[in-house]
Amino acid sequence: MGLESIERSFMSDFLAKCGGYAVVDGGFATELERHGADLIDPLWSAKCLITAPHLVRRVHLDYLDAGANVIITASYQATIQGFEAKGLSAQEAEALLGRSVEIASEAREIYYSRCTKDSRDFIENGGISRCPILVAASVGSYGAYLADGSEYSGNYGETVTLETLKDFHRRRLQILARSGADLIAFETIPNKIEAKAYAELLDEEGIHVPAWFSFNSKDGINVVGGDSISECASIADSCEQVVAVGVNCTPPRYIHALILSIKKVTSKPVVVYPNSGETYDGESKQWVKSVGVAEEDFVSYISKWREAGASLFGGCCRTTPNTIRAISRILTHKSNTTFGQD
Ligand code: MET
Ligand SMILES: [Zn+2]
Repeated sequence: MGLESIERSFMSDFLAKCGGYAVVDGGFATELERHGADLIDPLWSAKCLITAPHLVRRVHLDYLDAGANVIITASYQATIQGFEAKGLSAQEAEALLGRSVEIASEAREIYYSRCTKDSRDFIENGGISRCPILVAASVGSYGAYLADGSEYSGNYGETVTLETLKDFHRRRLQILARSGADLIAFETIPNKIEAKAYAELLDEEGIHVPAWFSFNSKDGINVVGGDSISECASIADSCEQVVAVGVNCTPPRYIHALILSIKKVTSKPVVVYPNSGETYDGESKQWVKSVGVAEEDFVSYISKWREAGASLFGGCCRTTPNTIRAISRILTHKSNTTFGQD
């Protein structure tokens, strides 16, 4: 069996064990904030790897309790360059990247041991194989490291080339690939050039950990930098390590059209984890509230996204464990009824 089919079967096996559809966690950083963490910092959520690792574990556990099958680590804005700018050594920075995966894995262990204790059924019905959980190591974009809002504009300027991006991401990717994570989640990819940089790095570094590529959009047609979602999804499609392609941190109202466009260029599973519909103001570093989507409305979209062909569903910034609980209920219910009859 070629590498591609092994990696394809990784995701189809996982989805099959989950009943056809998997639940991704919700906004991680914004949930840390809801618990009082101050993330106005160039490291954003990665700051808590230093200051509040217990809170990081707690938020992972809250999402597992809410029904998430995939939890995404706190490494989104954890970069060696960012840690070094805080005065840490390269070694300390690398250790913190590894720690982000360890903390998520610890949360999974705690969750599994609770399941085992709480339910004889859990063991009798096949235990962990019936309740699969993946730890996805997050890789945020170069724009996220810049912390100037450019992950939402995709505009890196003329001087940033494919090589700049590859150099920037290479070491972190090597470390996360060896961290024991089940999956690498390249998140909030704002443009085509960064997707290309990731695809080339995965090959050049001989990385065989499955990955997903998730883009962000503010119009339902293009990614935020202006490249079409189809072009971006095609890059993901041709990368053999990529086991799912999708969209995150994008308002729910754009998701349906984006799923349809992605489905036209790839047969890989589609992952969607929209934000609450609010907008991030990069200058004030705040979410602008008024245009948000109520939790019930967000969740009512799920059936439509599922009909459009998506397989993994979660939430991004400003969604909470309650959002994920509701998504999980809908999918469990539907896979036993209507969805199962397709
Ligand atoms: C700006 S999108 C952030 C995605 C990341 N997984 C988080 O929720 O913290
Ligand atoms: Zn987000």
